[in-house]
Amino acid sequence: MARIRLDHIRHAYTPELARAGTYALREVDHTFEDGGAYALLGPSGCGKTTLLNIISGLLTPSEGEIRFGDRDVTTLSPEERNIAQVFQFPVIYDTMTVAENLAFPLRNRKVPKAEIETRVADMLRRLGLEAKAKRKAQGLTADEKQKISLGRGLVRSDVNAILFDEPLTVIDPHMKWQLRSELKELHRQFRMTMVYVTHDQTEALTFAEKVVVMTEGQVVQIGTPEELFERPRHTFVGYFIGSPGMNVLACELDGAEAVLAGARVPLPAGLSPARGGARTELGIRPEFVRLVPRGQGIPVRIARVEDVGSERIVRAELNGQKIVSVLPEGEALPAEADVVFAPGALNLYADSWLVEGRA
Ligand SMILES: Nc1ncnc2c1ncn2[C@@H]1O[C@H](COP(=O)(O)OP(=O)(O)OP(=O)(O)O)[C@@H](O)[C@H]1O
Repeated sequence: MARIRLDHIRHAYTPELARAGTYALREVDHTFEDGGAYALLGPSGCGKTTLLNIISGLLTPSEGEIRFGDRDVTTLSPEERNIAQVFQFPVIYDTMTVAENLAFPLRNRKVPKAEIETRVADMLRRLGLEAKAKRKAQGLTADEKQKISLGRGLVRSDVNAILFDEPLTVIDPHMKWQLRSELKELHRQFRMTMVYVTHDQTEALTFAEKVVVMTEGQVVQIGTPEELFERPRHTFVGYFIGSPGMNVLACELDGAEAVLAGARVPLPAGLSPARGGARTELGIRPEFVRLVPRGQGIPVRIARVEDVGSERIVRAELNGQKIVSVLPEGEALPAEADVVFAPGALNLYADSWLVEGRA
Protein backbone atom coordinates (compact mmCIF):
# COMPACT_ATOMS: atom_id res chain seq x y z
CA MET A 1 0.00 0.00 0.00
CA ALA A 2 1.13 3.54 -0.51
CA ARG A 3 0.53 7.17 0.02
CA ILE A 4 -0.28 8.80 -3.31
CA ARG A 5 1.10 12.26 -3.96
CA LEU A 6 -0.19 14.40 -6.82
CA ASP A 7 2.33 17.18 -7.22
CA HIS A 8 1.00 20.13 -9.24
CA ILE A 9 -0.74 17.96 -11.80
CA ARG A 10 -2.20 19.61 -14.92
CA HIS A 11 -3.59 17.90 -17.96
CA ALA A 12 -4.65 18.95 -21.45
CA TYR A 13 -5.65 16.18 -23.86
CA THR A 14 -3.76 17.62 -26.85
CA PRO A 15 -0.97 20.19 -27.34
CA GLU A 16 -3.50 22.38 -29.21
CA LEU A 17 -5.82 22.34 -26.18
CA ALA A 18 -2.86 23.20 -23.93
CA ARG A 19 -1.92 26.14 -26.16
CA ALA A 20 -5.52 27.34 -26.03
CA GLY A 21 -5.40 27.02 -22.22
CA THR A 22 -8.12 24.31 -22.20
CA TYR A 23 -7.04 22.01 -19.41
CA ALA A 24 -9.20 19.04 -18.34
CA LEU A 25 -7.32 19.37 -15.02
CA ARG A 26 -6.27 22.90 -14.25
CA GLU A 27 -4.13 22.19 -11.16
CA VAL A 28 -4.33 19.39 -8.63
CA ASP A 29 -1.95 19.30 -5.70
CA HIS A 30 -3.03 16.74 -3.17
CA THR A 31 -1.94 13.74 -1.13
CA PHE A 32 -4.07 10.64 -0.65
CA GLU A 33 -2.91 9.24 2.68
CA ASP A 34 -2.05 5.55 2.94
CA GLY A 35 -5.13 3.53 3.88
CA GLY A 36 -7.65 6.34 3.38
CA ALA A 37 -11.07 6.07 1.72
CA TYR A 38 -11.55 8.97 -0.69
CA ALA A 39 -14.26 9.94 -3.12
CA LEU A 40 -13.78 12.19 -6.13
CA LEU A 41 -17.11 13.95 -6.50
CA GLY A 42 -18.28 16.43 -9.08
CA PRO A 43 -20.58 16.97 -12.04
CA SER A 44 -20.10 15.38 -15.44
CA GLY A 45 -17.02 16.73 -17.22
CA CYS A 46 -15.29 18.16 -14.13
CA GLY A 47 -12.22 15.93 -14.59
CA LYS A 48 -12.80 13.02 -12.18
CA THR A 49 -12.04 10.27 -14.68
CA THR A 50 -9.05 12.18 -16.02
CA LEU A 51 -7.62 12.37 -12.50
CA LEU A 52 -8.35 8.69 -11.78
CA ASN A 53 -6.64 7.68 -15.03
CA ILE A 54 -3.60 9.74 -14.09
CA ILE A 55 -3.42 7.88 -10.76
CA SER A 56 -3.80 4.49 -12.42
CA GLY A 57 -1.30 5.24 -15.20
CA LEU A 58 -3.72 5.05 -18.12
CA LEU A 59 -2.87 8.72 -18.74
CA THR A 60 0.42 10.59 -18.31
CA PRO A 61 -0.23 14.15 -17.09
CA SER A 62 0.91 17.06 -19.26
CA GLU A 63 2.55 18.63 -16.20
CA GLY A 64 3.42 17.65 -12.66
CA GLU A 65 4.53 14.49 -10.91
CA ILE A 66 2.82 11.57 -9.25
CA ARG A 67 4.51 9.55 -6.50
CA PHE A 68 3.55 6.38 -4.66
CA GLY A 69 5.39 6.68 -1.37
CA ASP A 70 8.84 8.00 -2.39
CA ARG A 71 8.73 6.50 -5.85
CA ASP A 72 8.09 8.69 -8.90
CA VAL A 73 5.56 6.73 -10.99
CA THR A 74 4.59 9.51 -13.43
CA THR A 75 5.61 7.56 -16.52
CA LEU A 76 4.94 4.01 -15.25
CA SER A 77 2.23 1.81 -16.77
CA PRO A 78 -0.82 0.64 -14.72
CA GLU A 79 0.77 -2.84 -14.32
CA GLU A 80 3.98 -1.37 -12.95
CA ARG A 81 2.00 0.68 -10.44
CA ASN A 82 0.20 -2.31 -8.89
CA ILE A 83 -3.18 -0.66 -8.94
CA ALA A 84 -6.44 -2.60 -8.86
CA GLN A 85 -9.43 -1.09 -10.62
CA VAL A 86 -13.17 -1.57 -10.42
CA PHE A 87 -15.03 -0.10 -13.38
CA GLN A 88 -18.72 0.59 -14.10
CA PHE A 89 -19.03 -2.83 -15.67
CA PRO A 90 -17.63 -5.83 -13.77
CA VAL A 91 -14.46 -7.20 -15.37
CA ILE A 92 -14.45 -10.91 -14.61
CA TYR A 93 -14.15 -14.18 -16.51
CA ASP A 94 -17.65 -15.59 -17.05
CA THR A 95 -16.43 -19.10 -17.85
CA MET A 96 -14.40 -19.41 -14.65
CA THR A 97 -15.91 -20.19 -11.27
CA VAL A 98 -16.12 -17.53 -8.58
CA ALA A 99 -13.14 -19.07 -6.74
CA GLU A 100 -11.08 -19.29 -9.94
CA ASN A 101 -11.76 -15.63 -10.66
CA LEU A 102 -10.44 -14.68 -7.24
CA ALA A 103 -7.43 -16.97 -7.61
CA PHE A 104 -6.54 -15.64 -11.07
CA PRO A 105 -4.46 -12.57 -10.08
CA LEU A 106 -2.57 -14.68 -7.53
CA ARG A 107 -1.81 -17.46 -10.04
CA ASN A 108 -0.52 -14.82 -12.44
CA ARG A 109 1.87 -13.66 -9.76
CA LYS A 110 3.01 -17.23 -9.05
CA VAL A 111 1.81 -17.20 -5.46
CA PRO A 112 2.23 -20.73 -3.92
CA LYS A 113 -0.86 -22.94 -4.28
CA ALA A 114 -1.52 -23.40 -0.58
CA GLU A 115 -1.42 -19.65 0.00
CA ILE A 116 -3.81 -19.06 -2.92
CA GLU A 117 -6.28 -21.50 -1.37
CA THR A 118 -6.16 -19.82 2.03
CA ARG A 119 -6.51 -16.33 0.62
CA VAL A 120 -9.33 -17.23 -1.76
CA ALA A 121 -11.25 -19.00 1.03
CA ASP A 122 -10.82 -15.95 3.25
CA MET A 123 -11.97 -13.59 0.50
CA LEU A 124 -15.03 -15.73 -0.32
CA ARG A 125 -16.03 -15.56 3.33
CA ARG A 126 -15.53 -11.79 3.56
CA LEU A 127 -17.51 -11.20 0.37
CA GLY A 128 -20.30 -13.54 1.50
CA LEU A 129 -19.81 -15.69 -1.61
CA GLU A 130 -18.78 -19.01 -0.02
CA ALA A 131 -21.90 -20.81 -1.19
CA LYS A 132 -21.22 -19.76 -4.78
CA ALA A 133 -17.49 -20.54 -4.85
CA LYS A 134 -17.82 -23.35 -7.39
CA ARG A 135 -20.44 -21.68 -9.59
CA LYS A 136 -19.52 -20.24 -12.96
CA ALA A 137 -19.49 -16.44 -12.78
CA GLN A 138 -21.79 -16.28 -15.80
CA GLY A 139 -25.04 -16.72 -13.90
CA LEU A 140 -24.32 -14.26 -11.10
CA THR A 141 -26.09 -10.95 -10.52
CA ALA A 142 -24.36 -7.66 -11.34
CA ASP A 143 -23.68 -6.86 -7.68
CA GLU A 144 -22.12 -10.28 -7.08
CA LYS A 145 -19.94 -9.83 -10.15
CA GLN A 146 -18.91 -6.38 -8.95
CA LYS A 147 -17.94 -7.87 -5.59
CA ILE A 148 -15.70 -10.35 -7.40
CA SER A 149 -14.06 -7.48 -9.33
CA LEU A 150 -13.30 -5.87 -6.00
CA GLY A 151 -12.21 -9.17 -4.44
CA ARG A 152 -9.65 -9.65 -7.20
CA GLY A 153 -7.96 -6.48 -6.00
CA LEU A 154 -8.32 -7.14 -2.28
CA VAL A 155 -6.96 -10.67 -2.51
CA ARG A 156 -3.54 -9.41 -3.65
CA SER A 157 -0.97 -8.36 -1.09
CA ASP A 158 0.99 -6.15 -3.51
CA VAL A 159 -1.76 -3.67 -4.37
CA ASN A 160 -0.93 0.00 -3.78
CA ALA A 161 -4.51 1.24 -4.11
CA ILE A 162 -7.94 0.27 -5.41
CA LEU A 163 -9.59 2.72 -7.78
CA PHE A 164 -13.33 2.71 -8.45
CA ASP A 165 -14.94 4.46 -11.43
CA GLU A 166 -18.71 4.81 -10.82
CA PRO A 167 -18.83 1.14 -9.66
CA LEU A 168 -22.54 1.08 -8.81
CA THR A 169 -23.82 2.28 -12.19
CA VAL A 170 -25.18 -1.13 -13.28
CA ILE A 171 -26.33 -2.26 -9.83
CA ASP A 172 -30.06 -2.50 -9.10
CA PRO A 173 -31.19 0.46 -6.99
CA HIS A 174 -32.23 -1.75 -4.05
CA MET A 175 -28.82 -3.46 -4.01
CA LYS A 176 -26.84 -0.22 -4.26
CA TRP A 177 -27.28 0.67 -0.64
CA GLN A 178 -26.16 -2.78 0.51
CA LEU A 179 -23.13 -2.93 -1.74
CA ARG A 180 -22.13 0.56 -0.65
CA SER A 181 -22.11 -0.42 3.01
CA GLU A 182 -20.26 -3.65 2.19
CA LEU A 183 -17.58 -1.64 0.39
CA LYS A 184 -17.20 0.57 3.40
CA GLU A 185 -16.90 -2.43 5.70
CA LEU A 186 -14.29 -4.04 3.44
CA HIS A 187 -12.30 -0.82 3.55
CA ARG A 188 -12.47 -0.89 7.34
CA GLN A 189 -11.16 -4.46 7.39
CA PHE A 190 -8.38 -4.05 4.82
CA ARG A 191 -7.41 -0.38 5.27
CA MET A 192 -6.28 -0.17 1.67
CA THR A 193 -6.07 3.22 -0.03
CA MET A 194 -9.30 3.50 -2.01
CA VAL A 195 -10.29 6.25 -4.44
CA TYR A 196 -13.88 6.22 -5.61
CA VAL A 197 -15.16 8.35 -8.50
CA THR A 198 -18.81 9.31 -8.54
CA HIS A 199 -21.17 12.15 -9.41
CA ASP A 200 -23.59 10.95 -6.72
CA GLN A 201 -23.22 12.77 -3.41
CA THR A 202 -24.92 10.00 -1.39
CA GLU A 203 -22.40 7.47 -2.66
CA ALA A 204 -19.48 9.80 -1.97
CA LEU A 205 -20.62 10.83 1.49
CA THR A 206 -21.42 7.32 2.69
CA PHE A 207 -18.28 5.66 1.32
CA ALA A 208 -15.54 8.19 1.92
CA GLU A 209 -13.74 9.50 4.97
CA LYS A 210 -12.62 12.43 2.83
CA VAL A 211 -14.45 13.75 -0.21
CA VAL A 212 -12.56 15.60 -2.94
CA VAL A 213 -15.04 17.98 -4.59
CA MET A 214 -14.17 18.98 -8.15
CA THR A 215 -15.58 21.44 -10.63
CA GLU A 216 -14.23 22.61 -13.98
CA GLY A 217 -10.93 20.76 -13.68
CA GLN A 218 -10.18 22.03 -10.18
CA VAL A 219 -10.37 20.65 -6.66
CA VAL A 220 -12.42 23.15 -4.64
CA GLN A 221 -12.49 21.36 -1.30
CA ILE A 222 -11.24 18.20 0.38
CA GLY A 223 -13.05 17.42 3.57
CA THR A 224 -15.07 15.09 5.72
CA PRO A 225 -18.81 14.97 4.95
CA GLU A 226 -19.39 17.20 8.02
CA GLU A 227 -16.86 19.81 6.88
CA LEU A 228 -18.42 19.95 3.42
CA PHE A 229 -21.84 20.42 4.93
CA GLU A 230 -20.96 22.92 7.64
CA ARG A 231 -18.10 24.90 6.12
CA PRO A 232 -18.19 24.75 2.33
CA ARG A 233 -14.99 26.45 1.18
CA HIS A 234 -16.55 27.47 -2.11
CA THR A 235 -20.15 28.32 -2.98
CA PHE A 236 -20.09 25.47 -5.54
CA VAL A 237 -19.56 22.96 -2.70
CA GLY A 238 -22.44 24.58 -0.83
CA TYR A 239 -25.00 24.01 -3.49
CA PHE A 240 -23.59 20.76 -4.89
CA ILE A 241 -23.60 19.04 -1.48
CA GLY A 242 -26.88 18.83 0.38
CA SER A 243 -30.39 18.57 -0.91
CA PRO A 244 -31.60 21.22 -1.39
CA GLY A 245 -28.22 22.94 -1.64
CA MET A 246 -26.98 25.91 0.36
CA ASN A 247 -28.58 29.33 -0.19
CA VAL A 248 -26.11 31.84 -1.62
CA LEU A 249 -27.33 35.41 -1.14
CA ALA A 250 -25.62 38.50 -2.54
CA CYS A 251 -24.97 41.05 0.21
CA GLU A 252 -22.94 44.10 1.07
CA LEU A 253 -20.64 44.46 4.04
CA ASP A 254 -20.75 47.22 6.59
CA GLY A 255 -18.28 46.63 9.39
CA ALA A 256 -19.28 43.52 11.31
CA GLU A 257 -22.64 43.30 9.57
CA ALA A 258 -23.92 42.12 6.21
CA VAL A 259 -26.60 44.19 4.58
CA LEU A 260 -29.19 42.06 2.84
CA ALA A 261 -32.25 43.63 1.25
CA GLY A 262 -31.88 46.62 3.57
CA ALA A 263 -31.75 44.38 6.65
CA ARG A 264 -28.64 44.14 8.78
CA VAL A 265 -27.37 40.66 9.59
CA PRO A 266 -24.59 40.36 12.19
CA LEU A 267 -21.62 38.39 10.89
CA PRO A 268 -20.02 35.62 12.93
CA ALA A 269 -17.44 37.06 15.28
CA GLY A 270 -13.83 37.17 14.11
CA LEU A 271 -14.46 37.25 10.37
CA SER A 272 -11.85 39.27 8.59
CA PRO A 273 -13.43 41.76 6.21
CA ALA A 274 -13.39 40.76 2.55
CA ARG A 275 -10.97 42.43 0.16
CA GLY A 276 -12.19 45.67 -1.31
CA GLY A 277 -14.09 45.16 -4.54
CA ALA A 278 -14.83 41.49 -3.87
CA ARG A 279 -18.31 40.13 -4.67
CA THR A 280 -19.69 39.21 -1.26
CA GLU A 281 -22.31 36.58 -0.51
CA LEU A 282 -23.83 34.92 2.51
CA GLY A 283 -24.16 31.13 2.54
CA ILE A 284 -26.79 29.49 4.69
CA ARG A 285 -28.14 25.94 4.54
CA PRO A 286 -31.95 25.67 4.07
CA GLU A 287 -32.06 23.67 7.33
CA PHE A 288 -30.97 26.83 9.19
CA VAL A 289 -33.37 29.30 7.57
CA ARG A 290 -36.41 29.68 9.85
CA LEU A 291 -39.72 31.13 8.76
CA VAL A 292 -41.30 33.42 11.35
CA PRO A 293 -44.36 35.71 11.35
CA ARG A 294 -44.04 39.05 9.58
CA GLY A 295 -42.19 41.71 11.52
CA GLN A 296 -39.73 39.35 13.23
CA GLY A 297 -37.07 39.02 10.53
CA ILE A 298 -36.37 39.82 6.87
CA PRO A 299 -39.52 39.77 4.70
CA VAL A 300 -39.86 37.12 1.98
CA ARG A 301 -42.50 36.18 -0.56
CA ILE A 302 -43.33 32.47 -0.55
CA ALA A 303 -43.38 31.05 -4.07
CA ARG A 304 -43.86 27.29 -3.57
CA VAL A 305 -44.17 24.67 -0.84
CA GLU A 306 -43.18 21.03 -1.51
CA ASP A 307 -43.99 18.13 0.78
CA VAL A 308 -41.09 15.71 1.08
CA GLY A 309 -41.79 13.01 3.62
CA SER A 310 -42.01 14.55 7.05
CA GLU A 311 -40.53 17.91 6.05
CA ARG A 312 -41.63 20.72 3.78
CA ILE A 313 -39.36 22.60 1.41
CA VAL A 314 -40.39 26.23 1.14
CA ARG A 315 -39.14 28.16 -1.88
CA ALA A 316 -39.33 31.90 -1.44
CA GLU A 317 -37.99 35.18 -2.74
CA LEU A 318 -36.05 37.71 -0.73
CA ASN A 319 -35.93 41.03 -2.52
CA GLY A 320 -35.47 39.34 -5.91
CA GLN A 321 -33.12 36.58 -4.65
CA LYS A 322 -34.25 32.96 -4.33
CA ILE A 323 -34.11 31.49 -0.86
CA VAL A 324 -35.05 27.98 0.31
CA SER A 325 -36.04 26.86 3.79
CA VAL A 326 -36.61 23.38 5.17
CA LEU A 327 -39.58 23.41 7.51
CA PRO A 328 -39.40 20.65 10.12
CA GLU A 329 -42.37 18.38 10.76
CA GLY A 330 -45.15 20.06 12.73
CA GLU A 331 -43.80 23.61 12.30
CA ALA A 332 -46.42 26.09 11.10
CA LEU A 333 -45.89 28.17 7.99
CA PRO A 334 -46.90 31.79 8.64
CA ALA A 335 -49.23 33.28 6.00
CA GLU A 336 -46.95 36.34 5.81
CA ALA A 337 -43.43 35.18 6.51
CA ASP A 338 -40.06 36.63 7.38
CA VAL A 339 -36.82 34.68 7.57
CA VAL A 340 -34.28 34.51 10.36
CA PHE A 341 -30.95 32.71 10.22
CA ALA A 342 -29.80 30.31 12.92
CA PRO A 343 -26.83 31.82 14.75
CA GLY A 344 -23.51 30.17 13.85
CA ALA A 345 -24.83 28.76 10.58
CA LEU A 346 -23.88 31.69 8.36
CA ASN A 347 -20.82 31.61 6.13
CA LEU A 348 -19.42 34.60 4.26
CA TYR A 349 -18.00 34.31 0.73
CA ALA A 350 -15.83 36.72 -1.22
CA ASP A 351 -15.69 36.02 -4.96
CA SER A 352 -17.19 32.55 -4.22
CA TRP A 353 -14.48 31.57 -1.66
CA LEU A 354 -15.16 31.23 2.05
CA VAL A 355 -13.91 34.07 4.20
CA GLU A 356 -12.09 32.29 7.04
CA GLY A 357 -11.17 33.54 10.44
CA ARG A 358 -14.17 32.74 12.60
CA ALA A 359 -13.17 33.00 16.23
N1 LIG B 1 -9.96 11.79 -24.71
C1 LIG B 1 -10.32 13.07 -24.54
N2 LIG B 1 -9.98 14.01 -25.43
C2 LIG B 1 -10.31 15.32 -25.27
N3 LIG B 1 -11.02 15.78 -24.20
C3 LIG B 1 -11.39 14.88 -23.29
C4 LIG B 1 -11.07 13.49 -23.39
N4 LIG B 1 -11.59 12.84 -22.33
C5 LIG B 1 -12.19 13.80 -21.57
N5 LIG B 1 -12.08 15.01 -22.14
C6 LIG B 1 -12.59 16.29 -21.63
O1 LIG B 1 -11.97 16.52 -20.37
C7 LIG B 1 -12.88 17.07 -19.44
C8 LIG B 1 -12.96 16.19 -18.19
O2 LIG B 1 -13.51 14.92 -18.55
P1 LIG B 1 -13.63 13.70 -17.53
O3 LIG B 1 -14.12 12.51 -18.31
O4 LIG B 1 -12.37 13.55 -16.77
O5 LIG B 1 -14.78 14.22 -16.57
P2 LIG B 1 -15.67 13.42 -15.53
O6 LIG B 1 -15.80 14.32 -14.36
O7 LIG B 1 -15.11 12.08 -15.28
O8 LIG B 1 -17.05 13.33 -16.27
P3 LIG B 1 -18.05 12.07 -16.43
O9 LIG B 1 -18.65 11.85 -15.09
O10 LIG B 1 -19.02 12.57 -17.46
O11 LIG B 1 -17.19 10.94 -16.92
C9 LIG B 1 -14.21 17.20 -20.18
O12 LIG B 1 -14.32 18.51 -20.65
C10 LIG B 1 -14.08 16.22 -21.32
O13 LIG B 1 -14.84 16.63 -22.43
